[in-house]
Amino acid sequence: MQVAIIGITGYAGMVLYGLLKKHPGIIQINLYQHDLIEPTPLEELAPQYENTNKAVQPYDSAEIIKNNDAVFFATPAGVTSKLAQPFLDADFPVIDLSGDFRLKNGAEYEKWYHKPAADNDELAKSYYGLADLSTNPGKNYIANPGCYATSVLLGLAPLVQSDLIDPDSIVIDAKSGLSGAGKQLSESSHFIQSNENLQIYKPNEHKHIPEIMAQLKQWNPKVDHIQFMTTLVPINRGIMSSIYVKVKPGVTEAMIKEHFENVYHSSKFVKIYNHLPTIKGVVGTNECHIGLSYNPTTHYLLVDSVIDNMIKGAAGQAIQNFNQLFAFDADFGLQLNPVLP
Ligand SMILES: NC(=O)C1=CN([C@@H]2O[C@H](COP(=O)(O)OP(=O)(O)OC[C@H]3O[C@@H](n4cnc5c(N)ncnc54)[C@H](OP(=O)(O)O)[C@@H]3O)[C@@H](O)[C@H]2O)C=CC1
Ligand SMILES: CC(=O)N[C@@H](CCC(=O)OP(=O)(O)O)C(=O)O
Repeated sequence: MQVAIIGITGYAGMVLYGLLKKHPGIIQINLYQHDLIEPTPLEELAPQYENTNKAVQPYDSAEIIKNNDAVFFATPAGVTSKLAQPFLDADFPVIDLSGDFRLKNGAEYEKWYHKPAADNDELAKSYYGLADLSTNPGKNYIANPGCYATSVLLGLAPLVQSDLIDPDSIVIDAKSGLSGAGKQLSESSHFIQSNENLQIYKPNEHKHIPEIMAQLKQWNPKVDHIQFMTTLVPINRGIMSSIYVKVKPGVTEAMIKEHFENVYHSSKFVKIYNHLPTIKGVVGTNECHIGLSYNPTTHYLLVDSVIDNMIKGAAGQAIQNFNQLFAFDADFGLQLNPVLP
C-alpha cells in the first residue's frame, strides 16, 4: 500500500513517519506539505532527515487520492475542517490526528476550539477511533482521539461501562510532557518557564473535556460531568492521568482489579499492573499502563493511566486505526520497546 502524510515537519508527523517506515504492509510513504509550490527535498524542511533523499510534494487533494490508498493528517486544529471535503466526497480513507472531527456537533466544537467547525453533515461521516475499545464499523474518515482523552478513557472504561462508581465523583488530574504542545514555542513551553517548573493550564477549559464526556455518556448516560485539570511537566514525552473516583457501596478492590483484567485481557496494548505505573515504562511504545490504588477509608479509587502522548496518544493509535481499517494485524508497525533507562 501507499500512504500519504501531511504534517511531516511537526512532532506527530515525524513520529508517524518513523513508525510507518517499519510497517510491513506499506511499500511507499508520500509526503505532502501545505505551503510548498514545488517538490522540495525533505532535508530542506526538516534538517534531521539529511541524506534521506526524499522529496515532499505540494499539497494537492486530487494527487493524494490518485497516488495513495490512505492519508494521515498530522495537522493543527482548524486545518482538516477546511480540507476534508474532497476526501469525504470520494469516500477516501483519512486518519485525522487533529480534533476537528472528534466532536459530532459543530457548535460544541466552536465553543471549545474557538475556530469554525466543519459542517454537521461532514462531522456525522466520521468515526471516533478509540482503537483499543472499539471497532471501525466501516467508516473511512477516522477521527483519532486526543492524547489526554485516550489515557483518561482507557482508565475509566471498565468502571463507567459497568456502572461501578458514583458517576458524579470523577476527578482527573492529568499531566503531560512538552511535546504534547507541538513544535510551536509559547510562553509556557519556553525552557526558562517550563524547566524545573509545574504549570496548570486551561483549568476547566480544556478541549478534551467535551471529547471525554461524549464517550463516557455513550458508555453510561448517568455520567453528567467530570472535573478535569491539565498540568505541563518538564519532560519531553508522556502523559500520566491520575483519575480519582468514588466506588459504589459493595464494590470491592478485588472486584475492580478483576474487572479491569477481564476488560483488557485480550488487548495487545493496554496492560493492568499490580504496582502504579510510571511514564518511563511506556515512552517509546504504543502501550497504556494502568495501575489501581484503593483507599478503604474514603472509598476513593485512584486509576493511574500512563501513555506516550506521541505514540498511543497520536501516531501509534493512528496506525492502530489504519490497521483496523485495512484488516492488518493490530501490532503491524507497533512492535516497540520503551526507551530505557
Ligand atoms: N503532539 C501531541 O502529543 C499530539 C498531537 N495531536 C494532534 O496532532 C496534530 C499535529 O500535532 P503536532 O505534530 O504536535 O503539531 P506541530 O505543530 O508540531 O506540527 C503541525 C504540522 O502541521 C503543519 N501545518 C501547520 N499549519 C498548517 C496548515 N494550515 N495546513 C496544513 N498543515 C499545516 C505544520 O507545518 P509547518 O512546519 O509548515 O508549520 C506541521 O507539519 C494536531 O492536531 C495535534 O492536536 C494529537 C495527539 C497528541
Ligand atoms: C501539553 C499540551 O499542550 N498538550 C495539548 C494536547 C494535544 C493533544 O492531544 O491534543 P489535540 O489533538 O486535541 O490537540 C493541549 O493540552 O492542548
